[in-house]
Amino acid sequence: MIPVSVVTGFLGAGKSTLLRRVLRDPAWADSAVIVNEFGEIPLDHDLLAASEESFVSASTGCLCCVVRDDLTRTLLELLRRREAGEVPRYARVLVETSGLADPAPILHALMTDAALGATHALRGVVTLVDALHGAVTLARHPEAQRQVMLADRILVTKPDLAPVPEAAIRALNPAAPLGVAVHGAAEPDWLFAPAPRPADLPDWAARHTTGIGSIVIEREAPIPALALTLWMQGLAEQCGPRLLRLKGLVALAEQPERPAVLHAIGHMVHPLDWLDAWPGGNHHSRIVLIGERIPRHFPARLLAAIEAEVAAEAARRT
Ligand SMILES: Nc1nc2c(ncn2[C@@H]2O[C@H](COP(=O)(O)OP(=O)(O)OP(=O)(O)O)[C@@H](O)[C@H]2O)c(=O)[nH]1
Repeated sequence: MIPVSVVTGFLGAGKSTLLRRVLRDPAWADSAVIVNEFGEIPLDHDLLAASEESFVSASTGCLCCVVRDDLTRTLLELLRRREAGEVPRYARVLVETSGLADPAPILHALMTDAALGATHALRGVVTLVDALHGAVTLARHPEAQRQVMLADRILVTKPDLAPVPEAAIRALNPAAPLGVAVHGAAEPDWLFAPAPRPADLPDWAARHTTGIGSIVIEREAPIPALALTLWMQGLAEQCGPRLLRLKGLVALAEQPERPAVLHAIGHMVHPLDWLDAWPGGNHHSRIVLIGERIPRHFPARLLAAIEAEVAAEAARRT
């Protein structure tokens, strides 16, 4: 039986950061990771650099709705390839859900599919809660509430930025063991220990905040750092709390040979990170925005206007 653990948590809670760290631990490197992202381009796949023993399989769309059957198919297909020697002989599977997934239908699929039940065993659900945004997120989004309610273990992330929102968590899940980790520095043996699970959980239908969509921006030409900064400020001012998440790989005009990794969650822009090289040889900037009722063309038009203004200002100075 292959153990399967589900790692969930709202947009930007730190799921990929945690999994990157887990895969670096030699005792956990022989893991297969299935990443599911809300958005049309799979960025996490590029950000979760896998080691030789581990590997990452990605899907986009909403895991709990559209590709629920996909998870079953993906797990069985991975197992077939493992048996055939086409992929490393992984010892377990870690499923990273999108931040907008309600885990209930995912658990249902894992617990009721006969072929899966004969080959895989659900280990448990680890839910990440961001200390900075957790209380507000839990108050506003049904997906986040269900992620906490269904957790076997809860890991509070970003405790370096804000206090642990214990009251909001305990109101939804009074019993699950709770840990705290900065930048994913949690103990995998604790996180993924087997959890006792009731045979039946009520109400499997997915719950979603209405009106959330994703917008992708792709650019061939590098973007000046000043234009990027002004764009993010403009977006935050115009969209306010409707902008839930922004992430991307960006070619900055000042240093286009390495991709800058961009992360923002609500108003909080995390410090830029850098990858050593462009994944897959594609040097285009690609940014995904997830938000509520943000006009589809607004972010790209705002960026184009700011870039033109920055270029005109630079020309005036020379
Ligand atoms: N200060 C601080 N930042 C953190 C911590 N954990 C994660 N981050 C940052 O939070 C941002 C989002 O982290 P990710 O790991 O991409 O979050 P995610 O849950 O995978 O995001 P989605 O897949 O979009 O839902 C990144 O900039 C991380 O570096 C932490 O403990 N402290």
